[in-house]
Amino acid sequence: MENEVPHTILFVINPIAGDIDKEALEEEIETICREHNITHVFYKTTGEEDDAAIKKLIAEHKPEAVFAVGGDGTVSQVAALLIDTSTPLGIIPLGSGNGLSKDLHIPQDTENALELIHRHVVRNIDTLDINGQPSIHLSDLGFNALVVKRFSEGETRGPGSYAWIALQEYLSYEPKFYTIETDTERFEGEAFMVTIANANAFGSNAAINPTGILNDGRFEICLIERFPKAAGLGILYKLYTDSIDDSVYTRKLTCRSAIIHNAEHEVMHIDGEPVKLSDEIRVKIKPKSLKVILPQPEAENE
Ligand SMILES: Nc1ncnc2c1ncn2[C@@H]1O[C@H](COP(=O)(O)OP(=O)(O)OP(=O)(O)O)[C@@H](O)[C@H]1O
Repeated sequence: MENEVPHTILFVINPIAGDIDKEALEEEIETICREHNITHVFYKTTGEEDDAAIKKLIAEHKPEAVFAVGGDGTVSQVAALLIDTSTPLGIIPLGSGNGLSKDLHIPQDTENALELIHRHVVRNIDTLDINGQPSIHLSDLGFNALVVKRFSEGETRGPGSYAWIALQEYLSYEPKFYTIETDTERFEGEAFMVTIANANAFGSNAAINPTGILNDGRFEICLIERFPKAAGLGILYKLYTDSIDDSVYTRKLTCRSAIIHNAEHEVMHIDGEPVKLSDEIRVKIKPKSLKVILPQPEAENE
């Protein structure tokens, strides 16, 4: 069934995300809101102290939905402010990766995504608490986290430079030692990459957790264990064909809580943002703690 159209929507727009004309986009949003009697509030991120400004606007205008208009960074930032509230998160994807929006089956085409403003359903998804920080999508320790860190320190953006950094790091990367205790099992050993997965695929479309479900009250710790360098291409192929679980070098721990002992102080990112945490990483699921705006299922679309 279709959800009611919100009366007031806050749009958090990242002016530097994506390569489309933001003025034209704002006009389109205004037109849609006018047609559907929606009061709209725009906030343009600055990259500095945006959280406080967004919180203030939410308190002031009490929007019935907040749309993140930007890439993964903007989406995570807005999502973190809406966890454990009754206000749903909408996404108009503009970035280069847009991982969470793809896992939520949100149209990647702006015109179609804008339709969500007035035609959508609201659903609850799980989020994760990682040492007190929220994670909605995918967080890693190990190889990918190192690439994310180098990428975020670099000047250039886009999938090409990410792939180039990945290739350079791959040649010299050595797996690290981890001890992982979940509410159901224990792992001790070396891993090339440890992904704490609430969702399925990175923005690059590499599906590290193809069978993960965003509202099942569980998360997965996906391990790629030590493998011969020559097996790298095969693993990459499996990541891009939804078949990584078939690899002999992977292992998956499904759980509700976990403690990861990061004895070698390996780098980490949460939803694409490099972070420094203590060497004891405590993860727990927060079932159905975030409301999200999604396209109506096919059968419900006239
Ligand atoms: N006005 C601004 N000027 C400079 N940086 C900004 C501004 N607003 C937000 N940012 C920065 O933009 C980053 C988030 O970008 P976002 O993820 O939305 O887009 P993207 O990088 O193009 O997308 P993706 O992550 O999908 O590649 C954050 O680091 C944030 O601090």
